[in-house]
Amino acid sequence: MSILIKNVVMLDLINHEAAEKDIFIEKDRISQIASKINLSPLTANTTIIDGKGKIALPGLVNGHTHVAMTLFRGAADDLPLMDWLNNVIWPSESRLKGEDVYWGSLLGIVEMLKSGTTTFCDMYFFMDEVARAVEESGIRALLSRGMVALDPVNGEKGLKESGEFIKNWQGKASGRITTALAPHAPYTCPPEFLKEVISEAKKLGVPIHIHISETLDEIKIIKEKYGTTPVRHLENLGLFEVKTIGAHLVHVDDEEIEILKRYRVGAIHNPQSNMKLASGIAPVQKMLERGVLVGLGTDGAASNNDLDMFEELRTASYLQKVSTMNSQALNAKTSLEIATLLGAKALGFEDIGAIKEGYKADIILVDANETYYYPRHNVFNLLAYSAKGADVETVIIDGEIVMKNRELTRIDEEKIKFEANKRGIQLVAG
Ligand SMILES: CSC[C@H]1O[C@@H](n2cnc3c(O)ncnc32)[C@H](O)[C@@H]1O
Ligand SMILES: [Zn+2]
Repeated sequence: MSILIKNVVMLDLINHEAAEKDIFIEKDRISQIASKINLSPLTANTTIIDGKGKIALPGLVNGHTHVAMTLFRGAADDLPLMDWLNNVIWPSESRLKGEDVYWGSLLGIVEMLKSGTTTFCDMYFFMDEVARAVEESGIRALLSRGMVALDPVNGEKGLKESGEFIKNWQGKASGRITTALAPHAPYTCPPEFLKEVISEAKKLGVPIHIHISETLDEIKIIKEKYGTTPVRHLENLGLFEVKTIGAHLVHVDDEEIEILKRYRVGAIHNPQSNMKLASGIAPVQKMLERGVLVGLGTDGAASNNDLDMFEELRTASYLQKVSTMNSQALNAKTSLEIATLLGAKALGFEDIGAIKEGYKADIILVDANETYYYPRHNVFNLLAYSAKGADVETVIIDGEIVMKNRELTRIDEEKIKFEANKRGIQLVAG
């Protein structure tokens, strides 16, 4: 199958240019980008998309979420993290069944596709169900079974299920699914357990996805238990010898930033969740200046409360500006980069996150006809500071059109909303 997108304004985040282009996609990859592409008779069987008036950009990369938590959206608001987890979320999650996670995941995937996310990185329970939702919907995902090891039996169960999940799903859905090991956090996973995870990750050749240094409560707990900070604690255990995707990293000092850079840890910033749970403000501008691989995520929809990466990247930018009192902090191009190319690198992907020949064909087309796209002074600024997820009109993933004119081609949005609503309400009611 091939697709030709004609006369589209293409955002080039590598050369920092926006110009009108034709983009040719063959199978799952971008094969040619040029001012004009004329099809030969051999490529005549091609879907042509008229890109006039639209902007093409790489699909957005949601670097940290718990997609099925859409089921708990709006059910536990205005609480700090530990209270939120211990008193509302974990009791509700204990009632989860596989089918709930399947429908909750589909609900989140619909929301992500419709707002331009083409890849997400997830940590949750019943991951076979999340993987099934990914396979059916056409999205790309890096999936991991979250492990809480507060009691050793739970830890071992998590590790066993994670191994099975990785064996069953790594590379599935034509390569759209990749996998990781996910110890939940240093405060829920003791050192002996983390050492087992590190050795398993090395054996299986998968990355580690973990929450790190999210709140001051966490810093206090880890300091009291291990006499140091979470980042140093994990470094001492050898965790960063494995490719690590660290969510949050809100409370980190200069030396810890250096450690993150040295080990090429993917530091996933989740500004809306950090603001809503009153966790703090991550020093993202400083991390970027020091060369840390920064990505962007929404976290789950119960702490955000949506999965719209356009909103997230704007929040990230404004939050850095106001917290550093520097209007140039996390500028338009950089905030788009952490949501695309840099975010992809933070997760360990080398061929997604940019519209570039040879890269995977994960492309979104934004209909730029609303008032807030005029005048066209600067397309980067318009996309970072004015665009809305709802303006995404077409989504292509792995060379396949999965949304056209805002209609999803593979999955039934109305049925998903109905099922997820029913299950979410039952779960929270108890
Ligand atoms: C073990 S699966 C993932 C686990 O994480 C919980 N969770 C959701 N958001 C956060 C967050 O911001 N910090 C820590 N833990 C979080 C989720 O409810 C699952 O239990
Ligand atoms: Zn999280």
